[in-house]
Amino acid sequence: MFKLLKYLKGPAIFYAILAPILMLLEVAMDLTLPTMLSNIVDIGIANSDINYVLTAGAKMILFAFLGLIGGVGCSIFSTIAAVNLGQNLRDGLFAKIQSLSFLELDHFKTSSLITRLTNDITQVQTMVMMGLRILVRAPLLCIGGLWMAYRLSQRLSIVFVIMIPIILIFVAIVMSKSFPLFKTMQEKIDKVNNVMRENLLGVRVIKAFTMEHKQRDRFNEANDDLMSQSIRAQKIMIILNPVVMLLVNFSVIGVLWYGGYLVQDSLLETGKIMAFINYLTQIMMSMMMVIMISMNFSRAKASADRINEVFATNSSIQENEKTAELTNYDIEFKNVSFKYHEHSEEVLKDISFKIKQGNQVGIIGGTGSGKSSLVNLIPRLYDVSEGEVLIGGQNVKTLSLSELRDKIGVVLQESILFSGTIASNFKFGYHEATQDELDDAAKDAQAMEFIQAKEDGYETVVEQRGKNLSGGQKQRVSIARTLIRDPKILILDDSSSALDMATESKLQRAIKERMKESTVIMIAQRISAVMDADQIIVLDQGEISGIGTHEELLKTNEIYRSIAISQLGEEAVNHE
Ligand SMILES: Nc1ncnc2c1ncn2[C@@H]1O[C@H](COP(=O)(O)OP(=O)(O)OP(=O)(O)O)[C@@H](O)[C@H]1O
Repeated sequence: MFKLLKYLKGPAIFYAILAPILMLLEVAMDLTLPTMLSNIVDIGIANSDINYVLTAGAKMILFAFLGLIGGVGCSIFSTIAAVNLGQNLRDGLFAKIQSLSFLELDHFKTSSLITRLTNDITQVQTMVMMGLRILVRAPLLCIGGLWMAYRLSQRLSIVFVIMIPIILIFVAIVMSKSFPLFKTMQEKIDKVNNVMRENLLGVRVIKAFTMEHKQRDRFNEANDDLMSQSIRAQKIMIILNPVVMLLVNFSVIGVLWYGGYLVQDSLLETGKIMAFINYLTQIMMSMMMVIMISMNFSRAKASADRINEVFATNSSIQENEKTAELTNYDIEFKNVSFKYHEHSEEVLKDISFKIKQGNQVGIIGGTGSGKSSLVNLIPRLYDVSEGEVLIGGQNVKTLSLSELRDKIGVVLQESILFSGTIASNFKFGYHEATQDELDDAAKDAQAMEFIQAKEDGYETVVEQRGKNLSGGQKQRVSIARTLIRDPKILILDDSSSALDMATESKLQRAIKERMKESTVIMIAQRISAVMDADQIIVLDQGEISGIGTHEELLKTNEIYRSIAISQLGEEAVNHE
């Protein structure tokens, strides 16, 4: 938790120091006022000295006003400091998440990262705000109050000797029971967020399958779980307040009863009893505040741990100092094996092949055969588990990551667009693109026709994740977004699957023409999409089953042949 305080930056550090100082002023005034009141009673009223009463009364008003300034100032500055901390934490965490590789992002799950960025940071922020006020106020008020009360009457202070241990034991029991419950509450919030996110993203599928009831039940289950956990934690907390209040009231009775005897014996004045009760209430209240803040602390600590966990995670894919200029874009896989997790099965096994710069290569294979996993290794979206991926003869791990990714354009299987316009999505990776470059990319990606058909053309609004565009339109915008950067290596991961055959073949021709100098790797389910490639790699359960041209593979590779027969028909295949 304290590690996160380094995110207090700039003037916020000054405010974080100023807030407790102002709180000191408020506490000092709060501690002085009861004694002044007791003096008014014991000196002013007892001696019928109206001047004393008026002067002391005026002083009390002034002190109360100073206390007010201290209190309000502390609230303002602690709020600014805490909000600033929250903002910096969000910035830092967001930047950290951006720096993580696919592997770590898979590990943390999106919904959990959202909870950490929002709810967890808010918990820490609230804790810091409370800490700057209450953590300063409560102990000072407690110790100061005890001291002032002791100075007023040592005899009456016996009440504290009896009551404080009783309260402390009671509070320790309550806290030890509720701390773990508050900790698990945060995990339950994660779960609710997870179900909520999955439901909101998959709302169309849910409606299409009329699964609303089932999903509502799932959400209710997670929500009820969170509620019962909260109730369990709060139930214990609920008894805390009335019991401590009861103990305070017993103490007040004790003070009045014992103080009464002392007054009778002229060992104490009446005003001092009043002041003593004031201090007693302040002490008990400050103890309550410490208890409440400790509860929040346990929750905030759980949140801080979750935030720190992300900060402590380093991307498994590290940026390297550039060793040499990339001038050649031949690709080579040398005995590459890959698994997603240390203990999971290999999804790619001993893969070796070469692709010459400027060649067009198709990758084909059954679903789950490892096609996407294989191409993801080229721009280091994941790192190989064994073997090497070389570009221009150099291991990709030794190249500058930004340069590597700058030179490789990947159109992922899932077309993810950003809210904005069609133009802003085209320019996502190349802000300086001119209108001519936009037009060229749109034409080559076969997107021009549908863009022109839209009333606002390039300025057509794209909603979050492109949900106001059709699957094929989204795919074409994603392709254009990559083409516009003219990458040296273009990877298309089954990214034209939603296009009709005629449009797909136009796209192929356009890409061939545009990317003459570049290497194009195209994953496809349809054989028609890869049959003209210079080389086709057939993957089967993570292994290379064959490499060659369409004609060669038809003769030599059984898997390829059977895919070709199932898609093109036996007659067409035999004819070739
Ligand atoms: N992020 C991931 N974490 C763990 N396992 C994964 C991950 N992505 C894919 N896999 C597993 O790796 C294997 C290969 O998946 P991959 O996506 O590379 O296949 P594919 O040939 O591209 O499939 P498809 O044609 O259906 O897209 C599958 O068994 C899949 O379950």
